[in-house]
Amino acid sequence: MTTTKGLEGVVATQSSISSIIDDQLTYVGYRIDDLAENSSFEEVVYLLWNQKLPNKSELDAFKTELASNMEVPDAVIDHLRSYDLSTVHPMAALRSAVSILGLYDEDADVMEEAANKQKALRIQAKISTIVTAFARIRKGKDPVKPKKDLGYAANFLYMLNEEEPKDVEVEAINKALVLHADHELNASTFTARVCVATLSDIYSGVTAAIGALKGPLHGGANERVMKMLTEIDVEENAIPYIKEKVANKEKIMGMGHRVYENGDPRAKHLKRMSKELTKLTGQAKWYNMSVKIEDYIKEEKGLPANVDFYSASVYHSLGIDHDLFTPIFAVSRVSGWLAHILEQYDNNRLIRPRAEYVGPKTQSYVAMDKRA
Ligand SMILES: CC(=O)SCCNC(=O)CCNC(=O)[C@H](O)C(C)(C)COP(=O)(O)OP(=O)(O)OC[C@H]1O[C@@H](n2cnc3c(N)ncnc32)[C@H](O)[C@@H]1OP(=O)(O)O
Ligand SMILES: O=C([O-])CC(=O)C(=O)O
Repeated sequence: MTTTKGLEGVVATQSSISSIIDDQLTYVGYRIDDLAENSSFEEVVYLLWNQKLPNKSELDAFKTELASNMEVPDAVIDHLRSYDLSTVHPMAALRSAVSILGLYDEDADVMEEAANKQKALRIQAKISTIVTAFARIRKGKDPVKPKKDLGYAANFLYMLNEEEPKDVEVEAINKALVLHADHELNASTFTARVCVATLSDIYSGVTAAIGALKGPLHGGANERVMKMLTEIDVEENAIPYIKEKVANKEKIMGMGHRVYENGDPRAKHLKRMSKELTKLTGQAKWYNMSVKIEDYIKEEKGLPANVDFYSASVYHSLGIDHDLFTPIFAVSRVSGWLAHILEQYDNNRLIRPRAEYVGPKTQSYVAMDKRA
């Protein structure tokens, strides 16, 4: 038996959803650069789930369906209210809420394809309502009901702030959602596939995936990037701070990637947005500091920025609480998880690798009264 730590380089499945080839990311063959510049998030979700770009009437119908499924059962909101709002992290709240959502879906365990597609739509529609409701409840505010005439990105901001967002804000969130939607067999997507490959239900798959995304080596890195920038605070401190981290062999959040060797193609879009938005809000220091860190780590360690790095200063510029950064990632990535879950069901086989045993060799059982 040979083992590959962290399954690096192991090809674990075939998929038609997204690909990373020669550092280029595509969704169903469409380049991420084209999608980021031209697509609405709803268009991308349709693409991931149907393997084709929608025409105008297909997209309109899909948007209407999503918008009309955004409200969540009162019982889920009541659950959010019941948490210890001073300590619960929004990712933990989201993980629990999606699981609870499944309790109120009478089709949760119906495994037919049509039922699973309907559930996918419901989960995608409701996830941003849950995130924004939690964000408001913990500030002592009431959740805001979604507006049917707003698109997905605009609705997210509207439900968060109870005011119609500016175009520039909607464009930024839309682009961020497009860029985070899917990424081949990343850790959370793999988690979702492993879970549903036992023929468990779709809510279990998404709940498991949220748990995997929460970790700082994956989606949780974006919140930590902002923590780092906040600790640095002034541009002049950036390099001394990073030098010390590197000397202590600490990881720099938002840098490095398991698959990309020459850089994450999503990072440049977020970098551009970060530059524009931090300038617009008079807070260019966050962008300037980030560039210094990026350049230093590239030079010193040969590591490029990943998608989490510049998303931090983008979301901060939009006035979003730092612990909501990873939930926003989940609001987008759930589209990819759901696409992969449907693909897994479509051609399923249990995912069950082996472990190379390196523990003690066969031992003689020792009776309790003879043990040291
Ligand atoms: C959406 C996403 O999930 S993107 C990734 C988000 N995560 C982060 O930004 C966290 C910081 N980055 C990392 O921890 C890593 O680069 C990962 C987890 C993304 C990829 O990790 P792996 O491919 O497993 O690389 P691994 O962690 O084994 O690191 C290999 C070497 O590079 C170093 N390294 C990797 N990333 C970093 C980093 N961000 N800062 C400093 N050193 C790093 C490691 O210390 C290690 O050095 P060593 O060989 O001297 O011990
Ligand atoms: O693919 C990965 O390992 C992590 C990542 O960038 C993502 O999930 O977007």
